Amino acid sequence: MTDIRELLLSRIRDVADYPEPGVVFKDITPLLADPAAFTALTDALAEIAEGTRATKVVGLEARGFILGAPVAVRAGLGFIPVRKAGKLPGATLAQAYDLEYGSAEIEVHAEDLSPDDRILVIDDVLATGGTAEASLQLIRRAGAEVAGLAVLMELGFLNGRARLEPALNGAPLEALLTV
Ligand SMILES: O=P(O)(O)OC[C@H]1O[C@H](OP(=O)(O)OP(=O)(O)O)[C@H](O)[C@@H]1O
Ligand SMILES: Nc1ncnc2[nH]cnc12
Repeated sequence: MTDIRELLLSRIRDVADYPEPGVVFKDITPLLADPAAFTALTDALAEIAEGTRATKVVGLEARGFILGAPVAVRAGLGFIPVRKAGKLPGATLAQAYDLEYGSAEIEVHAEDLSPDDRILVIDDVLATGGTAEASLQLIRRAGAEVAGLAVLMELGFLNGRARLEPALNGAPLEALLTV
């Protein structure tokens, strides 16, 4: 394992039975509080963004905002928030989905995505893939191209990668860590 992966892994805390019994929650707040780790993470994701030739970064509320916004700045790209339903004031596209511990609906401002865009989606954790899948569906419905999906951590045992194959349609899924 490379040094950066060891550093990132060492700053993610496992919290048993949160937010419900049987879930091991991957808490990234220790990583965010460590400037060396947060910078290394931002740099690694920005390198992925440059490799995908993305024109914009989409961040998934809420932890995808924390990771995606500095990556967009570092890579010189625009940032688009995909929010939980009811939070965006303009005309939106919406998509319902299920995740490891519940269900929800996400939205994006329709005007933020155009057919000229190549979008890299950024989030902290890929679990069942429900959230990421909904975001990719939103991007395609808006007519934009999916450049890829990049996450800090993939929970391999939940098989999100396989679920996402159709929605990715050949675009890369990059996970800095897989557990
Ligand atoms: O692959 P899935 O099963 O869809 O789960 C992954 C999603 O779950 C978490 O978000 P959550 O909805 O808990 O929101 P938060 O970032 O606001 O805490 C995480 O940040 C991902 O977005
Ligand atoms: N186990 C987990 N830890 C952190 N975020 C998550 N999102 C979905 N499952 C999660």
